[in-house]
Amino acid sequence: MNRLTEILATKAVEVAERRKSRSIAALDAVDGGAVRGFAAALETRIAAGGFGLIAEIKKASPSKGLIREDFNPAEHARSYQAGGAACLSVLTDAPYFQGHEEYLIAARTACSLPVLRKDFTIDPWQVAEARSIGADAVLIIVAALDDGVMREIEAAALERGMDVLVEVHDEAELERALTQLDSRLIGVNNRDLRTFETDLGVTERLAKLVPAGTLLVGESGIGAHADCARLAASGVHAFLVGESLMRQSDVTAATKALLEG
Ligand SMILES: O=C(O)c1ccccc1NCC(=O)[C@H](O)[C@H](O)COP(=O)(O)O
Repeated sequence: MNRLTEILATKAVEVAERRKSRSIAALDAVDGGAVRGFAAALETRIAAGGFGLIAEIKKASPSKGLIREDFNPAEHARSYQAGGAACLSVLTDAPYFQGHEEYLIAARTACSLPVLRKDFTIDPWQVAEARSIGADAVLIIVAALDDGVMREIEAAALERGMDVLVEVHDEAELERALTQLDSRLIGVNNRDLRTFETDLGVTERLAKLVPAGTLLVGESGIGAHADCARLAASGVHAFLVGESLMRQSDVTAATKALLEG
């Protein structure tokens, strides 16, 4: 079993358990606050001539173990905003990333940025849950889902006014994203979720294939301004960055340096 398959199997058990205690109607009755435009925040930065940064709050990962010992999501959110991030991504998966829903709530409350719930979305029920904790966007990992479930998850997000970041890793997944889904916010994950190897060349390769009107996000393995400049040469001006920023002592300065050089 590869790691993604293992993570998805664990998630299926977790979601089945969580669904028992709260219905979609009960989740929809919770006030998650007004939705903050996620894709719009990226577009605004890019239209102004900058990079659109989704800065990730990530305590640990399957590939790297514990990344940040003195972990404080609210402080990180404030530092990312001060450093110029357009959006946040917050890992909520507990078994593999030591994440928690409370981290998303704390981060979003501490700033005015739109927030992606970074988790393995396998069921539309999770979209209602994500909105109930304030999330403005959810993730669809194309490799993890069949076409029908992918469309149901997207519909659940759009009907709640949320954005969807559609994540792909190869040409076939990109084709599925473009033909099956309406969202044109597409993340190219440079990390192969089966092996955890990262290669910025994946974004460069797929960037050549996207139609006009697609907002492409380069994801994973981005560590410096030079990486952003490299991907910008392929027309990619939005980035999702976690580990390299999470390891910094001065997060605001590191975020500025990543964006401005
Ligand atoms: O980060 C991992 O090890 C990982 C393993 C398995 C599935 C997903 C994983 N990461 C999720 C992400 O996509 C990244 O957190 C995100 O793109 C940021 O990447 P990085 O800047 O390399 O931390």
